[in-house]
Amino acid sequence: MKILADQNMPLVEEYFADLGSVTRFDGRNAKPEQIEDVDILLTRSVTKVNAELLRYAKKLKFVGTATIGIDHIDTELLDDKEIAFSSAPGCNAVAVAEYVISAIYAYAQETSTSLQGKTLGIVGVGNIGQCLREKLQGSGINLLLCDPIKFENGELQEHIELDNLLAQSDIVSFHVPLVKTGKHKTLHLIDSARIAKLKDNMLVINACRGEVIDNQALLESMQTGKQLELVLDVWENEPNILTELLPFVRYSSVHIAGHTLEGKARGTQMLYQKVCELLNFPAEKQLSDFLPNPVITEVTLQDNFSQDDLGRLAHLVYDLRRDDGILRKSLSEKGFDHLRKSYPVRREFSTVTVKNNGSQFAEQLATLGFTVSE
Ligand SMILES: NC(=O)c1ccc[n+]([C@@H]2O[C@H](COP(=O)([O-])OP(=O)(O)OC[C@H]3O[C@@H](n4cnc5c(N)ncnc54)[C@H](O)[C@@H]3O)[C@@H](O)[C@H]2O)c1
Ligand SMILES: O=C(O)[C@H](O)[C@H](O)COP(=O)(O)O
Repeated sequence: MKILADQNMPLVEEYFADLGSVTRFDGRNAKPEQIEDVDILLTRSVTKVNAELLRYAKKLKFVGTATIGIDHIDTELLDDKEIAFSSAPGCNAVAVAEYVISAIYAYAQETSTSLQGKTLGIVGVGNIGQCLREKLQGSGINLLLCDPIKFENGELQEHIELDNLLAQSDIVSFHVPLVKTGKHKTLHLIDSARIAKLKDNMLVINACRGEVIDNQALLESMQTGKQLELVLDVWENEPNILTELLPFVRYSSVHIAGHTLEGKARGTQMLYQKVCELLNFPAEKQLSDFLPNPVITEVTLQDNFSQDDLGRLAHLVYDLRRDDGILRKSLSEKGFDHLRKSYPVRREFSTVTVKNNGSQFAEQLATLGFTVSE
């Protein structure tokens, strides 16, 4: 059994070595010849799995992407060829939600803004939108939700139409898939007309797909005096992004919102489970077998811990300003993909146990995702 896996997918040898021989490939530059005698293809978001790539594939039984986004995969083609397919829904929901929380707290700190009573609009209430919603329950931030698909099929009761949500929100965070056509198209969901209507100083966070916001229109509007606070993890035309936008962006990163150690490893684990199912092989390996101990494991709250310190605690685990700094310093020299590949270790809030000493913030910290003990 030949298994070909993206070079940036962690733990593939650890999970898959018992199932076959594992070889790695450069995901951005995959060649049809590399797939010819492959049985299992494991990709990330940068590999376009289409008719051209599968041109010589003779043995392919399974394609897995260790991501939730599937805009790089021609799923109809896989269906036609009867090649089993799986993505990894939810693998990185916690990571992206924590990226957004890190952004919101950083912005609040830097601008001396109180988040109490501010309104956050969440556009797309799937794995990530829902996780963000849950983590911010009880935070004092009002939440508005927009997901017409879930609303129409009865899975969400609180939907508010996008333009209303934008008009009422101080912060908006996008968590929709990239869909290029149809009733719920998201390509340039935020186009020049919507950009023009966004409220001054609104915090606009895009950690889904770059193409959801028209980047050229955004640049033109910022160059002509539009005042927005931008947080961009994803960009149109990655890896060749519109660098002219950077001076107008408060926090920027190289499409790493989902790249916690846990998030990436969960993606591999989910594909391992799917392949084991397909091959009727017992899936005995667990994520916990492979994750290293975090560097910080325990924090004790003192009596004077306050609302303002919640952000500080979140940033102890993950401060997205680190990633913004890396991008600004090294993008031109090292390039977008290299920065993604060499991304420093990042862990999730749950890896830190907070000893709460009866603090009134214990519940809120647990809701945010920290492990809380007396
Ligand atoms: N930056 C990163 O590292 C990173 C990591 C993970 C996911 N993503 C991106 O984020 C997207 C969302 O991830 P997820 O795990 O929550 O996916 P998901 O499929 O669980 O949820 C997407 C939600 O968006 C809703 N939706 C679709 N079209 C919509 C529209 N026009 N308006 C409002 N809602 C709409 C869907 O109904 C669904 O509930 C992914 O498709 C992926 O492109 C980026
Ligand atoms: O869709 C997703 O799940 C993410 O965008 C993904 O985590 C990031 O992209 P990748 O690391 O797979 O290139």
